[in-house]
Amino acid sequence: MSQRKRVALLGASGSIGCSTLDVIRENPESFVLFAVTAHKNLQVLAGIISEFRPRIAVVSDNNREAMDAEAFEALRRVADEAGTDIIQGADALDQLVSMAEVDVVVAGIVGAAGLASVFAAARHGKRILLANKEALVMSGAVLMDTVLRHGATLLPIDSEHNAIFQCLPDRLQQAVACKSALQHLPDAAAADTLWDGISRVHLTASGGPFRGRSRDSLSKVTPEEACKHPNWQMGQKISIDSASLMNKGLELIEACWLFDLRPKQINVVIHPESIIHSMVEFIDGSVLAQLGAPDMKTPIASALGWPRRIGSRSARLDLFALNGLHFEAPDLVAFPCLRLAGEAFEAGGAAPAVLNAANEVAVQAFIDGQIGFLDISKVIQASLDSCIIHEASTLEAIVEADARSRVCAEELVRRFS
Ligand SMILES: NC(=O)C1=CN([C@@H]2O[C@H](COP(=O)(O)OP(=O)(O)OC[C@H]3O[C@@H](n4cnc5c(N)ncnc54)[C@H](OP(=O)(O)O)[C@@H]3O)[C@@H](O)[C@H]2O)C=CC1
Ligand SMILES: CC(=O)[C@@H](O)[C@H](O)COP(=O)(O)O
Ligand SMILES: [Mn+2]
Repeated sequence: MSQRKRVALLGASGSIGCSTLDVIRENPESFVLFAVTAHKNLQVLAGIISEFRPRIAVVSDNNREAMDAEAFEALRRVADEAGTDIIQGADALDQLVSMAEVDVVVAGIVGAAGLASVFAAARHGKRILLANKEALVMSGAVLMDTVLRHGATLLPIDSEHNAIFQCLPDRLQQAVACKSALQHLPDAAAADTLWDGISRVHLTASGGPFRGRSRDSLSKVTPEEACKHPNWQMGQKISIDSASLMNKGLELIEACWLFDLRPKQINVVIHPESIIHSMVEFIDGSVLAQLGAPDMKTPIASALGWPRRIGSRSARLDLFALNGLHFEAPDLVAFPCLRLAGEAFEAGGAAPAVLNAANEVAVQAFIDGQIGFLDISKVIQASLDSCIIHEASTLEAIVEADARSRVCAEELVRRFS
């Protein structure tokens, strides 16, 4: 019988999807692509089906009227030929990750749309490779509890969090990935000192395409300019989040939940080269860092193989070609989103879900030309101020807070536009 791990790749048509496919392509003896999902991009999905012949493909968008009928027919033909079952609708995502045949779930859907499937995977005790940071930001405590109760394994593939994870001693890696092992460690956050002699974490940020610019100079920047990330090729939403530093804000919250930290234990440092992907500092003054060329195939391969190492065709680091490594403090006046995220985490309850939903609405409105770049943080701030922040101790409460925040943020967008 095959010992290959069967992978369900959520968001296969996106940037994380593309990097994951390449790692699987390089390791056919260890992994088989069991299932893939896409939302609107049927052409890319057809190409993936034709190459990998997965057992199942989900098209999560079920708005038949808006769908390109010809592209759907072409997809069906390719799927028939490959022996792939096509299932349509968002509910199919949850069914898919719950299947007994699935060993590994790569959560590469963007935004809150990925929340339910991450939970379904956790409830079924799967090994989850988490790229979808929004799911964790929205639901931190509830998701961590679900992972713990159902014996799931949660491995970060966001490059910074994967770097921090790689810098941890083996025993802590086990505790972070399999939350059940955490119970045997002291409550580090409460004790104000971190596990195993760790004193703090340095979370690196590129600074995005607008690093060094004043707030006033950003009033007229376009979505195209905001998407020109200096180092990474990524989807549109995360690229704009990087430009506003909201990506780092989301990552601050992500790190707090993954590694059981408080924001004050995390030093956000701008590192424009994106070569050091984050660092862990110990009480004896040692600082361990994970370095690599900015290429998501590296963290994805590291998590797919964990605790082993597997190969990938990621770009290699040429130390002699580097023009120095630089570090500076973030400018929280020009980029208030990072501050807003830290405050939302400290406020607790549904505040991070409100922050995330408002950001998603504001970023989409910026892409659609309804509001300016500087309005993104204004919509988020006003949403946090005007939304009543409830407790969020269940998935249902989080989903409700997300929905309310969207209504509130959409109203604010109308006022700003
Ligand atoms: N790209 C990167 O290097 C990194 C990304 N991440 C995180 O990974 C996630 C994915 O990012 P990225 O790959 O860049 O994004 P992309 O925009 O490139 O891809 C997003 C994927 O999600 C699918 N999708 C979009 N909307 C929905 C929906 N409503 N329901 C179901 N599926 C949907 C898309 O389908 P379709 O295209 O078919 O419409 C696509 O497959 C984000 O949370 C991001 O923050 C984290 C670290 C690095
Ligand atoms: C590749 C990755 O993990 C992204 O989150 C990336 O780090 C974004 O870069 P910024 O540091 O500019 O937000
Ligand atoms: Mn990242």
